[in-house]
Amino acid sequence: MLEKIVINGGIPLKGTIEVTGAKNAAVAILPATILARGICVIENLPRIADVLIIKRILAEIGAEVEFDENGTMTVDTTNINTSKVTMNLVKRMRASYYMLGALLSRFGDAEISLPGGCTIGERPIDLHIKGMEALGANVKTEYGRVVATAPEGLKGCDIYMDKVSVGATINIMLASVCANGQTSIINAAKEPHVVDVANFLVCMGAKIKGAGTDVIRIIGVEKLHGCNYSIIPDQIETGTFMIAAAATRGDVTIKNVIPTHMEALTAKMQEMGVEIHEGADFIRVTCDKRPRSVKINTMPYPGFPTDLQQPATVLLSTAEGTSMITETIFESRFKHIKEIRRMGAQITTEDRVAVVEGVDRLTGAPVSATDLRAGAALIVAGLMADGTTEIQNVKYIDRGYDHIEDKLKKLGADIRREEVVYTEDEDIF
Ligand SMILES: CC(=O)N[C@H]1[C@@H](OP(=O)(O)OP(=O)(O)OC[C@H]2O[C@@H](n3ccc(=O)[nH]c3=O)[C@H](O)[C@@H]2O)O[C@H](CO)[C@@H](O)[C@@H]1O
Ligand SMILES: C=C(OP(=O)(O)O)C(=O)O
Repeated sequence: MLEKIVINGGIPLKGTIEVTGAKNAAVAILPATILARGICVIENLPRIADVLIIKRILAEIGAEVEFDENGTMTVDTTNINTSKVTMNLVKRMRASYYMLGALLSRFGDAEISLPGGCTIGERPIDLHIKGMEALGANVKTEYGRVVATAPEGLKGCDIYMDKVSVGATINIMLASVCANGQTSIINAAKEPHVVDVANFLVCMGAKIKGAGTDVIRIIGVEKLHGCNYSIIPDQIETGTFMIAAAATRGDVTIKNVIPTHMEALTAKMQEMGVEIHEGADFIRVTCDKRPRSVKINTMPYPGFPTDLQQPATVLLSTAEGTSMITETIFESRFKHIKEIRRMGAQITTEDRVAVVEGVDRLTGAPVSATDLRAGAALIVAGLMADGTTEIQNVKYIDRGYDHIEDKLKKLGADIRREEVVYTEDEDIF
């Protein structure tokens, strides 16, 4: 069923909500359970499409999986009986690339379809492949599949990453935890989800030091075992709610968060004049006036996250003055701008730079999500705009946000989901 989100905007968000577990940690930790050859109990998982897809992939290759209403998944990977993951599901998400590292590590070979995910740039996986090759695997890409074999087993080595890559850092960790000897990942990604995956692997018996710094050292162990683990809160969901609170000139307390993960956004929002109050596990955001314009450059952690650039553009669309946003990570991550221009935003783009001339207000319009965070940005735009906004392509938003309408309704938003029904003149096929 095709769905749209309908928002009657202009209501300041007020109240308290909780964020769920991090998508980008969950989608790596679930494939990592393959290495346990036993039972893992993973808590605080978000109920989002990407998690449900990985659950199905795990079940298709022989794992026994149960996902309960409280966000706890029990995964028994004892009887996984194939190292091939080539079903169509794989192409529906980016993180299916983690199956490569996990299956190669467990079976000494792996075959996966090339991953999908948000179309925000080229997104090659050359660094993942180079990493597997450095560990001793032969890797071929043909017919839309990556085929890796390591008949002699994987051997630890030093791997220097040309670019900081979240996916390649985690995939190399997965491949090397049971390799023979020591692996060092130099110029590693430092995102909170990289650290969370390392902590999970350590819980399963891996020897990993330095996750969260530029150099991660891994000493291969013979085998890992099952464990119980709780996923960290979602940094990007937290950031989206922080931005929505300020964009609607509201007062929102976001609970179950790790405030240190939010420092880049918190600092930028304070520079905009937004009030932010932090406790041990909550952040309160208050804003009663137009924010000030700022400059944002997206950067790997601890820099400003590219995943929050799109919602932040919307917040700045009604700031006082001219803001400049430079997207340094993904070359096509400005697709949301065409849509928010329909709502009255004054933004020009050239290559990787967007210049945002703050306007007094946005007005509701029919718009369409082109990717996950573009969808989140349009929800923020709809919440702050006068009048009604209808957002098509909700499937992208469902990839990464758990019960987003329910959480926003709790904060007073007028938001609902409806089936898309085409009128006769729209229904041309
Ligand atoms: C499932 C997941 O965790 N997704 C996140 C992950 O994506 P993902 O793991 O795809 O992002 P990377 O950190 O790998 O990408 C960073 C940059 O490196 C490039 N690159 C990456 C790998 C490679 O082999 N070759 C290469 O050139 C990419 O095109 C991009 O320009 O990190 C991104 C950057 O924080 C986030 O936006 C995504 O939400
Ligand atoms: C780009 C994202 O996701 P993915 O890498 O899974 O496409 C995201 O979470 O913003």
